[in-house]
Amino acid sequence: MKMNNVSDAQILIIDAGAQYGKVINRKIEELGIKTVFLPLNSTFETLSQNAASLKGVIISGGPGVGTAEAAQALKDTAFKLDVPILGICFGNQIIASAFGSTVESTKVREDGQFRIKVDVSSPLFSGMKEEQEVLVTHGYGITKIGPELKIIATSDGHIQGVQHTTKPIFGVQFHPEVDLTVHGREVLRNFCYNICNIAIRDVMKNRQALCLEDIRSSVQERTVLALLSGGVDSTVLAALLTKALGPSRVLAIHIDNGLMRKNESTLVVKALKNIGLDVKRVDCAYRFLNGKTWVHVEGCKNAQLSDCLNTIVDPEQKRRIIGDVFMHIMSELLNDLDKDKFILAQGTLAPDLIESGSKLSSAMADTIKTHHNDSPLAREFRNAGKMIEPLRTFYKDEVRELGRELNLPAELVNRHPFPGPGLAPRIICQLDLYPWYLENYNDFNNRLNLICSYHRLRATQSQMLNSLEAQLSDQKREFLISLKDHPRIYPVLLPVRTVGVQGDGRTYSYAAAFSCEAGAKISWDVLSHLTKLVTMLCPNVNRCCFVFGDKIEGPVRDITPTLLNPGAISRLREADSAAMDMLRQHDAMKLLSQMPVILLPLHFDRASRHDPSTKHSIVLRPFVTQDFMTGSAAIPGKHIPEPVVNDIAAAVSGVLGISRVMYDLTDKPPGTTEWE
Ligand SMILES: Nc1ncnc2c1ncn2[C@@H]1O[C@H](COP(=O)(O)OP(=O)(O)OP(=O)(O)O)[C@@H](O)[C@H]1O
Ligand SMILES: O=c1[nH]c(=O)c2[nH+]cn([C@@H]3O[C@H](COP(=O)(O)O)[C@@H](O)[C@H]3O)c2[nH]1
Ligand SMILES: NC(=O)CC[C@H](N)C(=O)O
Ligand SMILES: [Mg+2]
Repeated sequence: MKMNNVSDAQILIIDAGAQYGKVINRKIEELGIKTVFLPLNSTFETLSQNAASLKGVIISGGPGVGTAEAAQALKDTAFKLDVPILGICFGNQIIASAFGSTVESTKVREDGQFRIKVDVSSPLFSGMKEEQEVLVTHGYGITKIGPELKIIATSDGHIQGVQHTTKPIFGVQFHPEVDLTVHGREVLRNFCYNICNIAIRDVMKNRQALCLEDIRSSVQERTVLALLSGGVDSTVLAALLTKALGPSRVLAIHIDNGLMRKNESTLVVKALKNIGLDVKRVDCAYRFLNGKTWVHVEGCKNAQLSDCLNTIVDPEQKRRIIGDVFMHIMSELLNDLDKDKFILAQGTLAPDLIESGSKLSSAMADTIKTHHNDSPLAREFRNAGKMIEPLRTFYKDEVRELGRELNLPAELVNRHPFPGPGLAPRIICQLDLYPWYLENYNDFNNRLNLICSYHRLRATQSQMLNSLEAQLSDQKREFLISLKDHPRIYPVLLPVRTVGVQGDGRTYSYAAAFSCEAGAKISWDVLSHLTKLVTMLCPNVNRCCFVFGDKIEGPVRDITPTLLNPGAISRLREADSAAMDMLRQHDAMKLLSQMPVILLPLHFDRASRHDPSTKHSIVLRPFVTQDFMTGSAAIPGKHIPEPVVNDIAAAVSGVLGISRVMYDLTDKPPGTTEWE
């Protein structure tokens, strides 16, 4: 269990709406330093409370752009505090703008892990190596540096860090707070200890003790109705509640929402019984599939009742309905009991809240996806004081540490997470037979083709080639030319959209697919690098997959109409079960953090155009991460042996009704772990 050394010194984090704002908190507190977290638009009076202990300011990233206008607003607030400042991403842009630099849309966006060079003579990078592996996610950057600033970090064509020539003001375009910035902790440590001159005093605070205190004071004399999925978070929650209140005051409920994995609910209830938790199972698949929620329709003053879940295509509406149905069921259970004597509990974590755009996490963050535990109705319950969430400031790796400390069995603590809405965000729905094409689909597809065939086409003449050339650095060009030595890659834009997180904002864009001739000896490293380049050079693509089997030529036209009905759910359930069995057989579960299996409404290789499209395709999404805020696609041969991947693909393609199997190569960002 992590101990927090808390000294009097404080670092103020100014929140501009970053997905990782609270991760900055966490990383600074891990250095033993207290933090204050305030929104970007706070007044000088608010920011300067506790001025005596304020030693430094960090301005976070955010979905906005750090233009001169945005910087102007900070002149009378953050910049007046007279302590060292570190700007991250949006914060870096704002510092640059404040000192006369030009911040504008960059030629190519950058989302993911990149290699940069840092100036080790800057106190921010003191003691570090010149080459660093960092996470960036932005579409804007510094293109011309102001007179009072100097550049302290660069990458292929981008300014990655600046420092004021006389004042202790620094900016980094990358995110030192996340795990994908391998030595990010050292940057934050340098800032706090060397630049802000904070000395550590050891006052220990135990987070488990704080959690237990929090539970006892908010529950008081009541009994807790705890929502238990059997996942890591809710199991740790139940153990904490039992420790704080005693088993007689914890009533555990597991809901089978009809969207669980094969036999999941039965196995979960059994596993929880084994650790002494008596769980009541509530079966309500029908309620979920027919569930509705209130939605705002453009032009209507009052909210309207949505259609049923089993007719909805929009991922956010699907998620909100599921969240609301969870709450309706709990509300009915409460009404059956003496409701004043009970309170609800959920295992909500920090990422659930930030990704749902909860104001509890940030006043300014974008909603990436609504987690079911933060649906409109869940928020009502929370605001009315009818629900507690003792793990709301924890990240997954911290919850696991807490679970170990509570002596929970390793197989429970190390389980792969499974989202509350279950298989629903893994079934990409499509109402009709016709592919979903944006107006300029052909332009996008041609550009994708040009990128993959650049080595053959670069001698030709076209406007599209000129515009691509303008975006290519020497490194990128060299890589694209080197594709001539790889078996030919056939790219295609898939007619399906998927959710991503780019520059701290939500994207909902095309997925691209690469394929090769059957039996070709592909290089996963090359495909992974190509994925990075495609998501940089095609703003409308946030995800790339490799398709197993023979090459796919031309646009994908065959759509199998798909909704959240028992047919689609059971097809995915079978494919997921085949994939998981194979992972278990190879003892490869532990190599991955999670492996969502996704159902796409795409039928490839149809024998005859006169028969209807009936099949679906499957995407495997093996993923490695610590805290699930950022992470990497697991690369075959590097994170997971290639024969295991081939066996999983073969097992899944043997499931009835499956057309092709694909492998997602996208990091987070620009993709998310789940597809919707
Ligand atoms: N089927 C379910 N029945 C009852 N409660 C659920 C169910 N699914 C989710 N929940 C509640 O929603 C919370 C958030 O779900 P989430 O999937 O994020 O966490 P988890 O299932 O506890 O852990 P993991 O992330 O490991 O799957 C859970 O902690 C639990 O309180
Ligand atoms: O209970 C949940 N309700 C949700 O709505 C939800 N969405 C994502 N997840 C899980 O959270 C982690 C991060 O996922 P993303 O990168 O897709 O946001 C991964 O572990 C995801 O599986 C969810 N869990
Ligand atoms: N992560 C960030 O702070 C991104 C800043 C800004 N939204 C950009 O895309 O450049
Ligand atoms: Mg879960």
